[in-house]
Amino acid sequence: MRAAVRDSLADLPEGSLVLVACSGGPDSLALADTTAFCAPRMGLRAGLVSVDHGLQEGSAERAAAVAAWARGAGLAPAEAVTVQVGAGGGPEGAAREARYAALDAAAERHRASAVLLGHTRDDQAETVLLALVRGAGPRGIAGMRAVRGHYRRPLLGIARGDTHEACAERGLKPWADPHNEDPRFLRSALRPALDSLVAVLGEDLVANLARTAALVGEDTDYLDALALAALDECRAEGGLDAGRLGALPAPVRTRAVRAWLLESGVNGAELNHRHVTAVDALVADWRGQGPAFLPGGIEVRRGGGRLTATQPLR
Ligand SMILES: Nc1ncnc2c1ncn2[C@@H]1O[C@H](COP(=O)(O)OP(=O)(O)OP(=O)(O)O)[C@@H](O)[C@H]1O
Repeated sequence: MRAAVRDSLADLPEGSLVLVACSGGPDSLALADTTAFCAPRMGLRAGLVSVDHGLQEGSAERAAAVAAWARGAGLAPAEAVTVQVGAGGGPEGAAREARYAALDAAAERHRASAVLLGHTRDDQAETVLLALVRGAGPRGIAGMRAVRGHYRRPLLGIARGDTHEACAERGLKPWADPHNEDPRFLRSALRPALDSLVAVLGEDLVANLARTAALVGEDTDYLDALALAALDECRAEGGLDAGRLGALPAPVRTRAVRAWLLESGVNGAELNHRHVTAVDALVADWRGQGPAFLPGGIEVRRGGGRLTATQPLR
């Protein structure tokens, strides 16, 4: 695990601060402990943030206890942050949104160069299976990225069993999140199914699913880069040249459309396959149809050989 953490932080300039996002669960606790060991030996500073979502009994005390442990382990800053979880997007989604907003704010407040998350190889395998179950495209099957913006996932190649073992070896007492066992959450319901598959297909399954994610991730990153370059070639007065866009191969075209929609102000969390397909139909299946309706009241229409995005005044 130390090697994985060291590799993940190797490119950071000396003196940089990394913040571990720690729930107190076994994965992020093992990550925090390992980072507390590795960072100073690499000339880096390491801190910790534990987010209290205020949704479970005792969550404030737990976040405070994690921060107190971290101070004892030499992590600084080490703080518990309480967030207000909104109502939108389901309880899990709303908690995630509030958590990332708090982590972003903490990173900015402390001028941290990276925020470390404790996702493991098993989390990645579950993410890939969940993507397959919902019929996702390559971006979904690529799973979680080792690096995304200032977020890093040093344990993405590490088995969950290893983090539990590391905690036991170091005498750390991780918190067991009851949500992880709650079958109302799809991911939790999937865990026993993945265990059954491993029993039938062998231990390699988890590593293989994680490898699929990495391979698909490389391909999809490449296609995304091609699409961005193609998008620039398609720009026309106030919009996109529909003819040029239509001449692109579908995997590049739909990615270019998606990138353009994000650029045009559509919220990425709300943008789904159906929206992209509706806009793509204006290019690839043009029959004089009316506008495509996007989240946030944004409309995309085709006219005069161009695609334009409008946001009606409200
Ligand atoms: N309340 C929280 N405060 C700070 N970071 C969090 C919190 N909850 C989750 N995280 C971060 O997000 C990662 C993924 O969280 P999630 O709950 O999906 O995973 P998990 O497998 O239960 O991880 P863990 O064993 O660390 O709780 C965690 O490893 C941690 O880095």
